[in-house]
Parts: sequence; C-alpha cells; structure tokens
Amino acid sequence: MRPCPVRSPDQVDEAGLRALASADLVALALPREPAKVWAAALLGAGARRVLDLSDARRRDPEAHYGLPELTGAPPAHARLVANPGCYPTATLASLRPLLDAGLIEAESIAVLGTSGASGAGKGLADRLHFCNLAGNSFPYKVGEHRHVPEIEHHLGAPISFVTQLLPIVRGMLVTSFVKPKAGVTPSQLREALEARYAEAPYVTVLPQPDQGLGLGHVVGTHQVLVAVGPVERSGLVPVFASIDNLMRGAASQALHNANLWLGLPPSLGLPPPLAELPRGVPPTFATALSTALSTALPTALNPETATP
Ligand SMILES: NC(=O)C1=CN([C@@H]2O[C@H](COP(=O)(O)OP(=O)(O)OC[C@H]3O[C@@H](n4cnc5c(N)ncnc54)[C@H](OP(=O)(O)O)[C@@H]3O)[C@@H](O)[C@H]2O)C=CC1
Ligand SMILES: CC(=O)N[C@@H](CCC(=O)OP(=O)(O)O)C(=O)O
Repeated sequence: MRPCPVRSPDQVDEAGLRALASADLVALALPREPAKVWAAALLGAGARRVLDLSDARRRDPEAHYGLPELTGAPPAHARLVANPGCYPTATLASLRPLLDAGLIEAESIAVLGTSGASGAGKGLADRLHFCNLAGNSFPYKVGEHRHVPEIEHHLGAPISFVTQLLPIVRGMLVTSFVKPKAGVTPSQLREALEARYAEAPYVTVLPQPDQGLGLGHVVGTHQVLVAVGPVERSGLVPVFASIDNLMRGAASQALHNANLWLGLPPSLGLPPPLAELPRGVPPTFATALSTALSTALPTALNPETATP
C-alpha cells in the first residue's frame, strides 16, 4: 500500500485542521511520535475528543486510561483517552482485581507474555523476518520492554516481565506467577475475578486454564479470557489471560471506549461476547458477521441510503 501523503499537521491548512477537529471523536492509530504531534494539533484546534491508540499518553494524568472493565467510561469532560497497550490489557485485566481485593502479595509478580507478530505493526524488525520467525519462538526486548512502566503504573506494583514471540499472526497469552497472601486459595482468586467481572460480558473467567484459554478462542473477538491455576510447588499460583492483540489489545478496545465516551450502547460495532455465540461457531466467523451487519444495517435502515 502507498504511504498516506499527509505526514504531519503542518501539511494541512487551518481550515482542514478545524474540519478534522470538528468531528465528534478523532482516533489516532499512529506510532508514538506522530500521535503526539497530531493529538496536540487537534486539541489545539478545538477537538472535543481524541482517542490515542499509541503509548504516548498512557501515563499522562491528563488522559483517561481506557480499559473499560477496570477504569469505567471516560468522563464526559475528558478530551483525551489513552487506549491501553496489548500486554498491559491482558496483564491488568487478570491481576488488578486480585491486588485490589488484597489477595496477593504486591512484591513478587512475574509475568511472561507471548504474542504473534502483528503486535509489532508494520515496523519490520529483523526478528520479524519470515525466515527468522517461521518455526521459531524466542524472547525479545528483555529488560527493556516499554510496557513495564505502563503496567506498573496502572497495577500499582512492580513486576518482572518477559515477552516471547510466537510464529503466528495474532493473539496473545499472558501468564503471571503470583504469591497469594497467607491462607488464600486459588479458588478465592478465581472467585474474586468472577465477582469483579460478573457484569462484564467481554471478560470470561474460565473454571480451569485448560478449558478454552487458547488463542483460537479469542482471535477475532473482543473477549478477555482469564483463568487461575493450582498452587505450584514453589507456593506461587499461575494466573492466565488471553486476548486478540489487534482487537482487545487495540482496535475493538478503542471502539468500546468510543462507545462509552459518546454515550452509545457499549457493544455497538463489537463482535458478540463469546457467551452469546452459538456453540461451535468460530469467533472469526462471528466477527465477520457482526462487522457486516453493523456496517450494512445502518445503511439499510437509513431512508436516504436504503434501496427500495
Ligand atoms: N499492533 C498491535 O497489536 C497494537 C498496536 N498498538 C499501537 O497502535 C498504534 C498503531 O499500531 P499499528 O496499526 O499496529 O501500527 P502500524 O505500524 O501497522 O501502522 C502505523 C500507521 O501509522 C501511519 N503513520 C506513520 N507515521 C505517520 C505520520 N507521520 N503521519 C500519518 N500517518 C503515519 C502509517 O501510515 P503509512 O502506511 O502511510 O506509512 C501506518 O498506517 C501504534 O502506536 C501501536 O503501538 C497498540 C496496541 C496493540
Ligand atoms: C510482537 C511485538 O513486537 N509486539 C509489540 C507490542 C507493541 C504494542 O502493542 O504497542 P503498544 O505499546 O502501542 O501497545 C512489543 O512487544 O513491543
């Protein structure tokens, strides 16, 4: 695909920038630096709502951090929403409720994140060369992953964090080892997650980690799947989360935030929650159907565009 010719707000005249800024909401799916420049220019031009998918503003106290089930709807007065990163989404969704409930120690959390290649976007690092990645799996960005400060900031606890690439296109599985407080059982951890997500159709707490946590169950959906394992011999307990990095880790989470911010039905345009899928329907089929319907229906129902 040819690159977009407009690379910076300087290339747009004042009227053009004002026209862009007059939208109900502008979503920026750009790398960090251009996202910073465009957000500043749009807000300066009076934009009412800017939703940034990059990591530029995720620890900015002036931005609302948009992980709907944990941080709620963006306040009406907010002008900037920072869409969380993919690893932070899975890690925070599975661990924050346990820390909030005071059930695990904050000092000894170790997290292993595994992800497909699309998490890196179009930037073709050597490690993503087909011949290097196909049939391979390896750690990357060890000791320097930019999601560590983001996760620690929103978790309120230090973490050890390692990421590994998988030779797949999309999907992410995060495994955290946590130390329960004295006397706390894995069942209590699971119950705390169930209680926290009782009213959250897009987060599913599985009864066992080996019952449906696989990437095949989440790719193409907006779902977060979480599960708690048994106590290991070390005394630590594994807590799991899987998501689609491109959907819940980026695009569908942005849409979920936009719906909440604009006061629209929260699931507008999102694939159906997993629990609502008929048994045996692959999530990717359901996503395609939902996308087709949400695009086609408004057109069909609009008297100006409907074909008689
Ligand atoms: N992929 C993922 O799983 C996730 C991504 N994110 C974040 O979301 C953002 C987008 O990610 P992703 O779509 O994967 O990234 P890509 O690298 O695939 O795409 C980035 C896009 O930004 C455009 N772009 C780059 N520089 C400029 C510029 N100066 N002006 C205008 N357009 C520009 C590129 O356009 P062109 O093609 O014309 O060069 C390209 O379409 C990033 O900040 C990323 O970190 C967040 C969570 C998960
Ligand atoms: C495979 C791969 O390289 N993944 C990326 C995920 C980056 C990402 O999702 O970017 P955000 O910070 O905008 O969330 C990484 O680990 O850095």
